[in-house]
Amino acid sequence: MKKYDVVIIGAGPAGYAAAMRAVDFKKKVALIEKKQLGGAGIHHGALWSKTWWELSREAFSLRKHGEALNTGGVQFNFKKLKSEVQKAVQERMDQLEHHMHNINVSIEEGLFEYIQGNAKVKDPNTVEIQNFEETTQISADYIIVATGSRPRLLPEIPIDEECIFTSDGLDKLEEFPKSMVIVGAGVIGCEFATIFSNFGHTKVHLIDKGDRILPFEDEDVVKVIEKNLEAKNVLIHRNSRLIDMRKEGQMVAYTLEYTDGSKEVFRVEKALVSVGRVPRYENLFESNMDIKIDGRGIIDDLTQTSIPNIYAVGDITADISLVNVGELEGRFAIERIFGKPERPLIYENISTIMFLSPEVAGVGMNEIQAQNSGLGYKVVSIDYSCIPRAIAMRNTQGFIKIMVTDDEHQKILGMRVVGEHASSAIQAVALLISMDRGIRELAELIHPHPSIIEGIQECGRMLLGKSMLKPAVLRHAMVCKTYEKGKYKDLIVV
Ligand SMILES: Cc1cc2nc3c(=O)[nH]c(=O)nc-3n(C[C@H](O)[C@H](O)[C@H](O)COP(=O)(O)OP(=O)(O)OC[C@H]3O[C@@H](n4cnc5c(N)ncnc54)[C@H](O)[C@@H]3O)c2cc1C
Ligand SMILES: NC(=O)c1ccc[n+]([C@@H]2O[C@H](COP(=O)([O-])OP(=O)(O)OC[C@H]3O[C@@H](n4cnc5c(N)ncnc54)[C@H](O)[C@@H]3O)[C@@H](O)[C@H]2O)c1
Repeated sequence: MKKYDVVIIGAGPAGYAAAMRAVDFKKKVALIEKKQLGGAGIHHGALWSKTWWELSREAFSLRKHGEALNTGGVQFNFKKLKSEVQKAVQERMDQLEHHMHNINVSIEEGLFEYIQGNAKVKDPNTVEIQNFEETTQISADYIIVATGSRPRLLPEIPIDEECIFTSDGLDKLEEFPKSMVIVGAGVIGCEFATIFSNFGHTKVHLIDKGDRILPFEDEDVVKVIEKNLEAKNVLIHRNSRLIDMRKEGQMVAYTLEYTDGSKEVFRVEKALVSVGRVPRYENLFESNMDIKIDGRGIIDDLTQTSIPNIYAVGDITADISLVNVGELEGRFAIERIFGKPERPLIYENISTIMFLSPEVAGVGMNEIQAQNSGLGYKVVSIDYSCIPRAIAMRNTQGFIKIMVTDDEHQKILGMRVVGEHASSAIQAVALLISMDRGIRELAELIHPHPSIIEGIQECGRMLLGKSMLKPAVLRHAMVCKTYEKGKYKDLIVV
């Protein structure tokens, strides 16, 4: 039986990151993948959907500025767009493949092996791999499980990936549907509502079981996103519950029940169900193995599972499902096994972007989370209309909001940026949170001009009472208040 220092199951972002970190330690590593290299980081997931989003943004810009750019009435070709998305997916996969296959040539012979097949953990040191008719076993000192997640299904919805899709099947579409209902207005649902409505060929309907879209996000953020979706003709169903969905010939019929008890039936061409994701661990462990798992995933203590030489990283674990988190955990697990982690595994300063219209970037807590944790805090915000770069972009929709502790330290708790270039504006704050630094550093940093990040600096200055623009004058655009025990108090003195 072939023996490795570490065997990693699943070559998505978490598994790939772990494998590459093991190479740094000059360990003999096998990376096993049953389907496609890159997992949901590339296919039907992050890169794939972000390529669609980028294309849809350009399409929307052409529609919006049609008259000025002389591109009025432009039609978009689904097949050509889809082929561009496929090129992006292929490009990234080729790059990772090339990189992977040359590790042994460029670094050290025999260090790394990529094995195609379906893996099962037979005992704490043995993994069985099934590839077509062939079954082999390999052994390892350590095993890292990085098998990711898949879309959550609802038993009452007949998903067939032809008419009623999950994000895993959506690339089977051959044309823009004329109409589409999206069930689940979380991140995936709202990103696809943005994409389809940007192209303008699809009437999108959006339903969530919560009473608004993005139920986990702050109301002021959601308001901007809802306004833009509705401006692009998206129908957001409110105060309603999906009670039935079925195929009727070539159409999908769904029934909503409203809070007053009345019902209404809608017919659309296609449906997308995006009601969360579930960890993928079916058949992964021999039944006699005592691995602790709950509905949210494998239970781990800083990536180590209940079986000491087996680690779990990425979406398979019961925490945040993001590419950057999977990579962080994959690298951490290897450092923990073969060395000493360079820094503790903390999730407080994880940055995220939701690719909507406009984009929403965040780091740390939002107000819902701060309030749920019982904290009193100070919050400042500045509207994009006060930021010269936004004025130059001719798009001043959006705002920057920072929450800090309500004491003399004013420790940064979190931030949300809603608007163009939001993603590039949050990194400075993410860094400050991770360095446990406060708003003084933020207020003193010199930023390029004109840039969106100048708005963040202005928020820092506002907290110190020395902003360039005075909130007492620009009351419609600048906010400075405290929150405690369910109440806001305005801090702007006029
Ligand atoms: C539509 C969509 C958009 C997203 N957009 C973003 C985004 O913009 N930013 C972001 O940070 N995150 C995004 N995500 C989330 C992100 O894709 C995941 O968090 C990330 O891919 C998880 O990485 P992972 O390695 O844990 O799992 P995965 O990427 O799921 O990879 C797991 C791999 O393991 C393989 N595998 C499973 N079982 C076995 C087995 N028994 N044997 C061998 N191999 C096996 C699978 O085939 C798969 O390739 C998105 C997800 C979706 C679905
Ligand atoms: N930009 C990004 O970083 C990005 C993009 C896409 C996905 N992701 C990751 O993928 C994960 C999964 O995304 P997702 O959108 O599937 O999950 P989600 O948790 O973001 O949203 C699921 C939504 O479905 C709703 N819902 C649940 N059951 C329902 C029902 N029966 N009827 C109607 N609505 C229902 C929930 O209220 C929620 O709003 C995210 O949590 C995120 O970690 C990240």
